[in-house]
Amino acid sequence: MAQSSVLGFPRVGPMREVKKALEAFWSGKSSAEELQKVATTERLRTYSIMKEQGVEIIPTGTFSLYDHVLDISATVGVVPPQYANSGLNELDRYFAMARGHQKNGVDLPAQEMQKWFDSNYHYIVPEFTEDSTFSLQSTKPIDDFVEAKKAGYNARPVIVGPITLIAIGKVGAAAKSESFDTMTLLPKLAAVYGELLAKLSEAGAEWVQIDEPVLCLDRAASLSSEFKQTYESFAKAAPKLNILLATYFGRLDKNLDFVKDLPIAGLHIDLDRAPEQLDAVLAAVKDKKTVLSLGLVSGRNIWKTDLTAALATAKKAIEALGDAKRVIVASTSSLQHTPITTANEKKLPADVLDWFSFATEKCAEVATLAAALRDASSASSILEANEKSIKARRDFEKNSNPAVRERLAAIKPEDYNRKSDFSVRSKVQREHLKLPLFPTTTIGSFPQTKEIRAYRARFTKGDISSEEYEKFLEDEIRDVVKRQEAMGLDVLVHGEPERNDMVQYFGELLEGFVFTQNAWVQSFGSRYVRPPVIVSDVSRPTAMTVRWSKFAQSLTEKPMKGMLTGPVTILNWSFPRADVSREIQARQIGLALRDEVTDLEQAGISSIQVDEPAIREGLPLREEDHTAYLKWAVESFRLATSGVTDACNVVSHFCYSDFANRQIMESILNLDADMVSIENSKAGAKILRTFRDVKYSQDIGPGVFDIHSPRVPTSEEMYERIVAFTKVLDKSNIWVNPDCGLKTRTWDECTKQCEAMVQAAIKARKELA
Ligand code: MET
Ligand SMILES: [Zn+2]
Repeated sequence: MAQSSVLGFPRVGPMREVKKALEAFWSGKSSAEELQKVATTERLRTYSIMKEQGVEIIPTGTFSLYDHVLDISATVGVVPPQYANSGLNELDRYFAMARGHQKNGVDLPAQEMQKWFDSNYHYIVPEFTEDSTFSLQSTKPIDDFVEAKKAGYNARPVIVGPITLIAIGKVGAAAKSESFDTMTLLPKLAAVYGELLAKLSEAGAEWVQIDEPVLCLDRAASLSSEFKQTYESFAKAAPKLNILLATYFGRLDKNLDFVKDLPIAGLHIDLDRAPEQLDAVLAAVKDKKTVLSLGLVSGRNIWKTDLTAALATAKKAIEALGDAKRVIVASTSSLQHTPITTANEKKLPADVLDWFSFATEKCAEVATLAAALRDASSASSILEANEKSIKARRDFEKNSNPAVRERLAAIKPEDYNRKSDFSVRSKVQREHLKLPLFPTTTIGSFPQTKEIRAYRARFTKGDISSEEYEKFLEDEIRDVVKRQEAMGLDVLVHGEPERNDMVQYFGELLEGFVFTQNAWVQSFGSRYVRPPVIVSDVSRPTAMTVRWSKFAQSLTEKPMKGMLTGPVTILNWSFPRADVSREIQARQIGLALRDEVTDLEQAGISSIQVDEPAIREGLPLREEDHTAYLKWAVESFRLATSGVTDACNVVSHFCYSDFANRQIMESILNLDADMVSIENSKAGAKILRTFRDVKYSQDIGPGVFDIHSPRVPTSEEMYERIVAFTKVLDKSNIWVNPDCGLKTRTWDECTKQCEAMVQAAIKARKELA
């Protein structure tokens, strides 16, 4: 009989209990014991939710106090010496690695964070050096398993595999050589994993799920012998333990050629992201005994699964393998990327809520699939209801906004292009904006003070009228403009006081989005976000920012920069629709923004910034898919920005990511913006050299100070940065600005920072002209 399973569950607790307990512990308001007590309660609660929904195989070890990658690093001893030798206890050391530690003379920075594949979840980057040694340093995976087993669950421990762990790691600062091949450490690391697997087996585990999502990357193609040796060593270390090798977020492709011959008892594949791989996988495992775990219920979206279609896929697999016992129906990945339950959503219209399925409901879907495979009639009423919901959703989508689709279909090639080339535009703009050499500007936001947040909260609650709120915002903008004039900046911003968040703000004003009350998903540690959900065609009913930009411009002679979030970033930081491609959604948002951009210009705004910090992270996992993505990403931006005259200075901004990649650089060039600002203060000249290599000729503002730090660099320090820029770039193209927006700084900090920055630019104008 086919069994049901999920690969992991959200950790935060239905009402964010774990987040609250963590923050109380970190601020010294509660003890480690109190924290562990909440953790135990919530961990056990996840098991009981899964079981109650009917899931048969319960994952353990996916609950984490901060990050599951850090958990396995701490378990097998991937701990850099400064933490290992800190004298801190296990828990404090763990949090020191996650978020730094400054207490009682111990001063440790946090380890680096990175995005977990193409998700918005950040993991703590494991660090390796030539001298790395490993050993079992924690019993967490075993403890979690034993705890669940004792509580009566059919538990399956989950760990991130060693090859993925090394592949997503980096060379530590203490390494002798920066180019050290960390994969050479694999045999040593695998030996410790072997010990761990033996212990799990001894503790009574029959199966273990080892996550190796690296198998869905191109990189794994060169790791076949590493996989072979590692998994053979596991079979020796724990001969009785059945290994389910889990892959997700993409397709195995050619990697299947070696994966099929590994000594594993089961293979999990993602059939939502890569349904096309089923036939090849079935053919590859057919004549073996391998159990196939079918990822049918998406762990990455919030939509109900089309159970009828999923059921047909599962039946096909059973038929091909000839034995239902060889099939598990499962979520595609851990459900940690979805919110906990739709039951906490009280404000969404019933018909909209009926489209959704969060982690708890996805557990029930998996269980329904298994039940229906056993006995079709037992699940028939649930299947019928599901069919109805799916149909209602489809009908809604089909009819949602024909005008948007017609407009999209009618786009002409010239709609992507500015009227003239940059060389022509830039002259017009320099004169129009009266810009000096090395113009100074900021990225958009100024401090989001307690007062601003308090006013917004009162307005949202209905405690103050919109007149009162708007008056407050106007006063705020007046203040921000005055301060910038005093700082001596050349191109001003209005400061974004009206925005709760750079995506949510626009989502709330655009048609086609809905917002939840409690659909939190983990970004990292105790940080959770509530992404907007795109439910239908996107359009702009009325102007969104014109009122504020126009008001701000009326207060100053200096140019006021309009400020928008770009189509790709809005898309990437939302839950997208599943019925149409991301491409179509990005283009629709691009069109909606196009109207805003032209309205801004007509209202007298001659510089307009369209932020695209998330363009890099939307990059598909496989290189062969990059070109197509970058094409529509770039075109969506161009759709948004090319409706203006030559005199309008179109700006974009990038941060958060590694841009030293030629293809990304070329795409940034293809945006055909007049100026781009990029996060750079920690990056040195490497990024800039890549800009030069792709013959970037538009204006560019590499950040001269780090906005995450309260530290005020001297103007001399920033001047030296500008000097370094001029060695790589043409000075007439260089702008002077911070790395990103200043919303997390205090006024005192950012005033000093901006003043020093302006001094640096003034000196550069004198010395480098
Ligand atoms: C993450 S990019 C942020 C850009 C935005 N305009 C700001 O200044 O906050
Ligand atoms: Zn930024």
